Amino acid sequence: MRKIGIIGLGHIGRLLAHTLVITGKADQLVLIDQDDELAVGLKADLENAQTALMSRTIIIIQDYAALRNADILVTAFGDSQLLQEQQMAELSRNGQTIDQIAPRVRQSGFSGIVFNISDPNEAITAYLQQQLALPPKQVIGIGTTIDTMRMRQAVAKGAQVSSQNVSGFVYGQHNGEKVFAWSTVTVNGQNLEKVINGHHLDQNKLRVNADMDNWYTLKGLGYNASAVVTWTLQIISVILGSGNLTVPLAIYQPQYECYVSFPTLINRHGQGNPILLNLYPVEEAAVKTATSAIQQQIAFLQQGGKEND
Ligand SMILES: NC(=O)c1ccc[n+]([C@@H]2O[C@H](COP(=O)([O-])OP(=O)(O)OC[C@H]3O[C@@H](n4cnc5c(N)ncnc54)[C@H](O)[C@@H]3O)[C@@H](O)[C@H]2O)c1
Repeated sequence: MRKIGIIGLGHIGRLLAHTLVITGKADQLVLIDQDDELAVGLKADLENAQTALMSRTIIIIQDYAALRNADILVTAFGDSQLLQEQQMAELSRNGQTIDQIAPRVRQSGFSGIVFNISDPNEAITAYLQQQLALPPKQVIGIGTTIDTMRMRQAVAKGAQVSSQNVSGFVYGQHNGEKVFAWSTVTVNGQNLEKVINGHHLDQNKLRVNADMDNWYTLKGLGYNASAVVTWTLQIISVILGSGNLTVPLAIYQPQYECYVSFPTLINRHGQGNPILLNLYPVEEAAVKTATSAIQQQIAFLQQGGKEND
């Protein structure tokens, strides 16, 4: 039986629940939100949707105890409107949510894999791991996955190829100290110093173009969800299956003794080995800077996560 929990049923949580139901990826879904009416409404809507499906997903709501034998718990709580005010505005809020929910998740006996989407992603993933007292390999965050895919897309558009031909990673911090590791980026195996498909690609322009997609999405929709949910679905499929995948997730990286976004293998046990690539010294230094910023956020959460008046 494949059982998945989701805490936080906003834009991300409910699109993910819908997608899991219509793809038949879960036998049971445990849906939890601070808003009871939202959870009741979503359950009814998802059950109605199943009248058009051959697959069946049992929907359980507002029941932390039901997480006991779940394979995966996706955390997508927060208040994404705060992002419009200030990039790190959710830190304090989401830290306090962890203080509320972690004892209930622990009490359920949940021992599966936590996949965190809530922001600021690396610090919130680290704080979740500490408060849930699960092994770091079982608590991972989406990290710079979407930033990486936007970067690959910007490179692909510049080189007029499809993004599947581009590899490479954004490291560091999803919101904040993003590290575009150009040393890792290749198009069909060629690095960006070469003329690719007749195009000389300017890294500064690529970076701006990669960030523009996020800007357009937030300006037009007020939130972003489709890319996050689609990649979350991919990652869930890997965890429930027998393959593996390399993605830049928020993971505990022993080299930095901290959570940071870093390319890693994932498999059914959660995080596999980090992928250690030879970064340029300037990129290494930027990852260290990102790590310091994340460490400061974690320290803030550990001290109660409240702003001084
Ligand atoms: N890392 C990424 O790539 C990425 C992308 C998009 C969004 N996000 C983050 O994901 C999170 C969710 O985004 P969203 O757009 O769905 O937000 P949203 O504001 O639409 O929804 C958040 C939901 O969390 C619920 N919630 C808040 N506190 C709770 C608590 N204590 N217990 C249970 N439920 C609680 C709210 O009631 C709400 O339904 C946010 O932190 C957002 O910034 C991350």
